[in-house]
Amino acid sequence: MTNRHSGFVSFVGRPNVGKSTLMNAMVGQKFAITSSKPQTTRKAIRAILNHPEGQLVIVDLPGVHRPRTLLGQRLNDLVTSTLTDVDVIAFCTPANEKIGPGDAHIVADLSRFPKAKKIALVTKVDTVSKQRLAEHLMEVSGMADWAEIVPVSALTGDQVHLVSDIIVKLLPVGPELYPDDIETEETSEDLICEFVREAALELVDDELPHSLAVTLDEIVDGENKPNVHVSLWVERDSQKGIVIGKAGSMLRTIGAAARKQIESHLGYPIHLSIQVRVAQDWQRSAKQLGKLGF
Ligand SMILES: Nc1nc2c(ncn2[C@@H]2O[C@H](COP(=O)(O)OP(=O)(O)OP(=O)(O)O)[C@@H](O)[C@H]2O)c(=O)[nH]1
Repeated sequence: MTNRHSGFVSFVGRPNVGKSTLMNAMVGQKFAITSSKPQTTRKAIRAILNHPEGQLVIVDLPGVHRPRTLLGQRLNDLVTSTLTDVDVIAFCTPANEKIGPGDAHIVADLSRFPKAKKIALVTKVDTVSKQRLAEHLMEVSGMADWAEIVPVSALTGDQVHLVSDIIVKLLPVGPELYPDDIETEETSEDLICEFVREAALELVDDELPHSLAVTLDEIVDGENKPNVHVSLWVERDSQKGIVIGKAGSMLRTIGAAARKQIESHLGYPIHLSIQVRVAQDWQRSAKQLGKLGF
């Protein structure tokens, strides 16, 4: 019998490079919300991929950026503590963006995590010509001594399996870390909140995304379907009106989109009620961050 491998892998890179989309594509299910707005991911999400040659535990992390708030600082600390423990770090850069100082900084920082093997993934290859991709690959290969460099598109699925095949071989030899019928450590409660946040993120304008947080209040039995009550938090009174919209129109659209995702995850219909509430300047307040689960 061949040796089986198991261990932890994390994707790192600037915000919005496609880390969460790639994780979802690798496991074939949606455990991490994604959006066109940077800094969507706010916690380490674990998804488990059972591969013919072993088991990959994928830890999805927030994008690395210069922290401007206490929340930003906490997210960066979470990235550091997670990377200290993982077996493989996959550095991601999108093919359609120039490699910049932000990328160089992240790569230089990887030397702080000597335990992990490092690979580079060039994401979103569907967006560029072969010529441009070749140039990008050359540039990435000059940045560090990578164990592998793989171009991939999470959108078209191109090379997604190859990414898993390569990572599993780099993991230590050992037995499965999780029973093979578990797919994520995310609870349904976590996912409900994240689906509401994702729906809201897609609709609000530039400034607001960072101000949004969602908590689950309760799930109560209804006549024919459960009532799910969540709070959608903003930072200021003025933001409340934006999220609710004219005569509640925005909130209704958010609710409808979120309910669809939640029902598809749970496999049964629900009633969703969203209460918009203010937690004054929560990104900068230790007390408020605690209340919102950070
Ligand atoms: N064309 C194309 N777009 C992609 C691909 N992968 C991701 N995207 C898009 O890029 C955007 C960012 O994707 P995410 O997966 O949220 O990026 P992330 O790196 O996890 O972002 P943060 O959570 O902010 O760190 C989304 O709009 C995705 O739809 C891809 O392979 N091709």
